Amino acid sequence: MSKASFEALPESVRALAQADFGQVADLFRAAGFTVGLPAKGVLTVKSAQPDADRPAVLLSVGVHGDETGPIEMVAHTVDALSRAPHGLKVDLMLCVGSIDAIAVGKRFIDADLNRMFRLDRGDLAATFEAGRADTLIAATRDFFDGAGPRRWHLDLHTAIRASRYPQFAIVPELIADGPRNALIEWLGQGGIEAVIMNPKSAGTYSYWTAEQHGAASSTVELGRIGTLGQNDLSQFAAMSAALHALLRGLPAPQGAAPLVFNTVQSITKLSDAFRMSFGRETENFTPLKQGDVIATDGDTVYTVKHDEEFVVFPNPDVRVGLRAGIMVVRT
Ligand SMILES: O=C(O)CCC(=O)N[C@@H](CCC(=O)O)C(=O)O
Ligand SMILES: [Zn+2]
Repeated sequence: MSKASFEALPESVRALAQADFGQVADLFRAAGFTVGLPAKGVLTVKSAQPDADRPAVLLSVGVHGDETGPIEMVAHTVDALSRAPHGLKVDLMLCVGSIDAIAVGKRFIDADLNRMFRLDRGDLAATFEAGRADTLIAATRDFFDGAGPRRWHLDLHTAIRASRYPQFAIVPELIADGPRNALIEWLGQGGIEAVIMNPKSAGTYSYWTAEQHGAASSTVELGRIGTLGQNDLSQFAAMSAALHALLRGLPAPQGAAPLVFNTVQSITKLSDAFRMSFGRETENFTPLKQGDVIATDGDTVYTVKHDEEFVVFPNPDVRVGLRAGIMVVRT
């Protein structure tokens, strides 16, 4: 994006995209909160009096640098909150994931940051994003270590391609029933139409916080990737209202319960011979029938096992060893 277009963005959007929390931090500090800037791109705002009943909410955006819609939406949410700071009823950690990738409008610089949240990174360990993940892991640990049991993490993304349900979410299965059901209900109130239950970590930030910190976590997909400043923010109205309510301790507006899908296959790219059986632009939640070939990879042939499976995140361009798609079924 040109310098002139960037300068034309609202100040709050420019600030968040550059991870400049100066003004917001000052406003919360002046209102008596304990404000921390533990790392570049990370802001924490906590009640001055520790309170185990107070929810701890981690809001992350820009984990992929070209997923700009949530950056715009959250910039407006946080800007409004910082101007009425006493309305904040949770301990908040705000995280801008891939600051350098946002600056150049790319998904990542070297390798996908959202595959680094795992103990064994293999050949990803030497990448630029591995260092960033270490920084975020440490800041996240410090935030949740002092928190009470009501822990949330919403990692806001956008999908690369169109989706039959434009707003959907991925929820780690290991979250306990009570908080998981509350999270899914809240996601519906935020306009999420479909929820995919995820049984296994792919090295994602949301799975990490659920597994390591007992958070009710979700990767939330809000439409498609777009250019900063050119996203249609009206598509985020329900999510924006739900976030407003969450951060202020208010009930979220009514919303329909999302459809729930189970993950039945994770398709891993094993080699450079990996070929998908359909085009790159195949929409998320496209149905395939039993026996259909999903992908081939040398001698490995991935086929549909159930009567019908829906493909999500088909991406043959990932590094060898990483997830190239998932197959889901309706519960
Ligand atoms: O559209 C795509 O192919 C990717 C969109 C995206 O970044 N999705 C997340 C999902 C993370 C999860 O499974 O919880 C990702 O792939 O990192
Ligand atoms: Zn993403």
